Amino acid sequence: MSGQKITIENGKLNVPNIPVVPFIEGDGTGPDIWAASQLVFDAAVAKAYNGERKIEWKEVLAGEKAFNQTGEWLPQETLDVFKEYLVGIKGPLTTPVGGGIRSLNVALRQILDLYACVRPVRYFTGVPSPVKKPELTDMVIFRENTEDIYAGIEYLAGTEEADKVKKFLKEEMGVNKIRFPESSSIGIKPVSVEGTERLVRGAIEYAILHNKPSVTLVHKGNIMKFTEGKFKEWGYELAEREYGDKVFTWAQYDRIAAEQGKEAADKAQDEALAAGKILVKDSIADAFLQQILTRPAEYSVIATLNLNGDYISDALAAIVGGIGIAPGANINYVTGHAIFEATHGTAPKYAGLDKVNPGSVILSGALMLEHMGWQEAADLIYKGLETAISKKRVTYDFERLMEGATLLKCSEFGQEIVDNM
Ligand SMILES: NC(=O)C1=CN([C@@H]2O[C@H](COP(=O)(O)OP(=O)(O)OC[C@H]3O[C@@H](n4cnc5c(N)ncnc54)[C@H](OP(=O)(O)O)[C@@H]3O)[C@@H](O)[C@H]2O)C=CC1
Ligand SMILES: O=C(O)CCC(=O)C(=O)O
Ligand SMILES: [Mg+2]
Repeated sequence: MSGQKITIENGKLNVPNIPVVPFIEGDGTGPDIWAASQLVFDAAVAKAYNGERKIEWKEVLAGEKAFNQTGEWLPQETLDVFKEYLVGIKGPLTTPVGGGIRSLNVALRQILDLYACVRPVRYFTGVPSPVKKPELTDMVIFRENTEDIYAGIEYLAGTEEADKVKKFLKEEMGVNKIRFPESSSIGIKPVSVEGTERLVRGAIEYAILHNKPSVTLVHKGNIMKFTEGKFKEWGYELAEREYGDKVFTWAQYDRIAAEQGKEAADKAQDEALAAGKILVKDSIADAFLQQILTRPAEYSVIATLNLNGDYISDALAAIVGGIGIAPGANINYVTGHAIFEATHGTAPKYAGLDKVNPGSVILSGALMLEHMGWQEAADLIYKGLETAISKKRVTYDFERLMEGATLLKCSEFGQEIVDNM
């Protein structure tokens, strides 16, 4: 039998026994990682369902491979296939710094409107970590994926466009505090009510579904008041309006404290939490980045803007053992479109060496299998990975920090996971 499409009906995925799943191999270390990952996915699915289910992989092109074969970095056909087949997975794609093409990763998220970048951060026993108690870190980042300064609306210093924007700011908006107006590039930071609400909704839904104690809105709203500050406010408003019976917010706390005093607010919060409500709170981004090191147990689901989410993702990944095992998903919960991908990039200095840790893409694939409802296959991947780590048979990134470990290549680590399923 040949493969069929995954479809969505009333917000629920229909997954056939042989779904067609598009994949992008990726640039740099992408091909090494993909080879190891596909081996693991196929073995897990075959073992979990005794051959009754199978993924039919469909390669689509993006990045250097696409450019070399088609002259385009992100061919329309690739976008069409992701649109048609709903659920896909990708390796990392290179983005040059300072000039050249804009990020293909960001373009995919924007074009398919994959508004939630969901990156779970958990500790796997035995992974070498720079902190004393990495097991206290158990968070899921919901990073807004389509807005913010990350949208790439920028004008280069010295161009007519930049001069035009600066002229407008100066003459029509009365802006007089650009320090070096002649030589400034300008970037624009759009943050909307809709963009904020759908992201925060996704985070709260996740917290409800997975019994999480809190959702923290992370922002720099003291400085960027109408963008990051409004993200916080709109987030609280959405939480109270749509999930009033399921959450207690710090905005509520502040109102009660202002009207009835701090004691009453403490009591209201204690009662709400005792009744199983989710605490929706917020943290200013700089303080948050120190608290994930000093008080990680206080945070669970994190909802934040695009750039903050990018920084937080790598910082949290480091705490639980590094970017080699940091998975993620880009999801539109309304259309059902989803592309799973690692948090890390192409690690170009290791390209073609069969060296890096394929764990991030492998765990991204496990998230994809969970998303498809194939939990048994995902669980086999977790088991294989955990056992490989407990045997200290790992790639260079872990091996260099572990005592008595055996160094495996990227491909060997994939096989090790399969052998331990
Ligand atoms: N979603 C995407 O496709 C992303 C793409 N990128 C792009 O990737 C390119 C390279 O970016 P860069 O900033 O160097 O970040 P990378 O994440 O590619 O690499 C930074 C460092 O992280 C470690 N690392 C990365 N991947 C792995 C892995 N699989 N296993 C073990 N360690 C790993 C390595 O550390 P060490 O040196 O200590 O061994 C590496 O030098 C850029 O063009 C960037 O734009 C970046 C992020 C996401
Ligand atoms: O698109 C890129 O090149 C980088 C993106 C990135 O770092 C991320 O999404 O985490
Ligand atoms: Mg990043």
